[in-house]
Amino acid sequence: MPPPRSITILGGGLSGLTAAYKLSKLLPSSSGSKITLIESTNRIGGWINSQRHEVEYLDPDRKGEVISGEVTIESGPRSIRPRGSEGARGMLRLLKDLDLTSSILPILFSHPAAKNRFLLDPSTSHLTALPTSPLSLLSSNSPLLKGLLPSALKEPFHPQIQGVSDESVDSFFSRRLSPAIARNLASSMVHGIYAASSKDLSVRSAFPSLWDAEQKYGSVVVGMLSGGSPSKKSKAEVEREEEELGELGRESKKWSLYGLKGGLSSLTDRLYEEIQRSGNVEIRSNEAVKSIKSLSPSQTSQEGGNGMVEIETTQGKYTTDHIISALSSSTLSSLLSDRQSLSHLDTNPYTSVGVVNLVYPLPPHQIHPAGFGYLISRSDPSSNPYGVLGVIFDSTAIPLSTDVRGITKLTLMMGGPYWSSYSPNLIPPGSNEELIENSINHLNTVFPHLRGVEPILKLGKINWDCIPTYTLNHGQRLRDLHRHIRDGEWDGKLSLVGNAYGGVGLNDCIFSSEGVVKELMKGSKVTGLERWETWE
Ligand SMILES: C=Cc1c2[nH]c(c1C)Cc1[nH]c(c(CCC(=O)O)c1C)Cc1[nH]c(c(C)c1CCC(=O)O)Cc1[nH]c(c(C)c1C=C)C2
Repeated sequence: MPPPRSITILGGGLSGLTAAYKLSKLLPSSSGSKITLIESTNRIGGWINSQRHEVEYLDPDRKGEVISGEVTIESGPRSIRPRGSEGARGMLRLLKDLDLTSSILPILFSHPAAKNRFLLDPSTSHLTALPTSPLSLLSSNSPLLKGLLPSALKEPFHPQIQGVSDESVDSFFSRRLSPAIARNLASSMVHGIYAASSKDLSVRSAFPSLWDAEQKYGSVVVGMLSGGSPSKKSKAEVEREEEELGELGRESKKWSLYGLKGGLSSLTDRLYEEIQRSGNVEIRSNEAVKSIKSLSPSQTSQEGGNGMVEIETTQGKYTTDHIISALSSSTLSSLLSDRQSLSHLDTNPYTSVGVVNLVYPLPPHQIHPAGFGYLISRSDPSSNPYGVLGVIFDSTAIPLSTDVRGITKLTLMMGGPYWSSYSPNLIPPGSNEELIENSINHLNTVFPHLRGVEPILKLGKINWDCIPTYTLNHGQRLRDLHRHIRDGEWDGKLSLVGNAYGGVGLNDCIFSSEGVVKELMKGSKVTGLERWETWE
């Protein structure tokens, strides 16, 4: 079968842009195919949002000389991992393809940001370095890590779970290690990735390698020592991909993380430029989709095929052969009529994160220890009254040479489960000013020497409903959703990409968009959820 003649992508974030870019390369204008990207806002990039701001301050070391320059601020994701997920190599290939290799800012394993990650005990404001090796665990006397080493040594001897299809992250860690480790370590790890409660999150969907290790080896520790989950790709495929990456692939093995010069918007901006340059993608921004409807072949004038899709937007009605939805699953669900609704799109809740960026007129070493930043495990309002999830030491984590010298950039993240599932619930601040004030109060408690130092830049916003929480049996629901789209009224005319399904990381988003485009080019019916087809 040939690819669909017209494809419409909903959503102009990283996933939608990647799908449009890949299609624009594979379906040139001469092919007679039509590609459309619809974005409801007037900005392209979705949650990725890097902005440059002018700052100035008086340098106390130079008799009050005015120092001025720019800083790059991120209100969403800011770094990428070169490994650990199926899309990690795909992301590097995309950067190479977009000629962005020279913009990569690697953070080597030897860098303090890679070595030092902290946990904050909010009741004492004490920072504990997370262990980087079993040896460093031996020397740690932090109450937050108490019992970790003995629990890890005993873990292989705990019985394997039987007859259960899924479990929360909290329950998994409590059972395999200890309730204290589940509370202190697992909850903070979940805050830093999903901004959610570890009691709500499915371990099988969010951390499949942990679940698989227990299933395969009867132990997480043994599984990890055996090298983790084997890659689903064949050896030949891995070798071909590595060859394609060449020097970049070899170099990236030394990196713990990487950022991009100018921030991560360099990636979404370049994707946008390339799509525009291709001339075969119609970009309709500032146009909100109101509904989408599957039309059967008898409802269209088309001969043969599986019908079309009608899209109603704020600008009018169109028909298209195929839709790629890069929207959140709840937004997509709201576009469907009752008769054509798809099961499970609404099941997972989304979490909202308050993000505050502060710039202080002091160098990092005068404010915080060298490192990536800290996370805070689930804690009571008495010690963590604003529901802070963690703080990133941006100037050290991803140092940007374009930032003005002598300053420290910090990002505070708050809310998430504190605003939705923890009891007692905290109420999100009513204004960005209050969000900023709360963040400054928090920092003044952890770093008392900051009291009386006025930030030279203060930005705050709430990213409403930005990360989905994969609740128990997410995989089973995706299997059912896949079958429903493929065999039901939608008849395979809808593909799902983005962070709602197969992982919330940037690499996961690239991976899902690339996979869908590849299959569409072969003329296959693709829902984007094929991986879950055989889920048990
Ligand atoms: C808006 C806030 C976000 C929080 N998590 C994410 C966002 C966008 C998504 C996310 N964060 C991390 C991962 C895993 C790595 C990956 O696949 O890319 C994902 C999917 C890890 C992470 N968390 C923070 C940073 C700076 C990173 C990247 C570096 C790393 O992998 O170690 C900080 C952080 N993110 C959130 C909070 C509350 C937080 C606290 C300091 C929520």
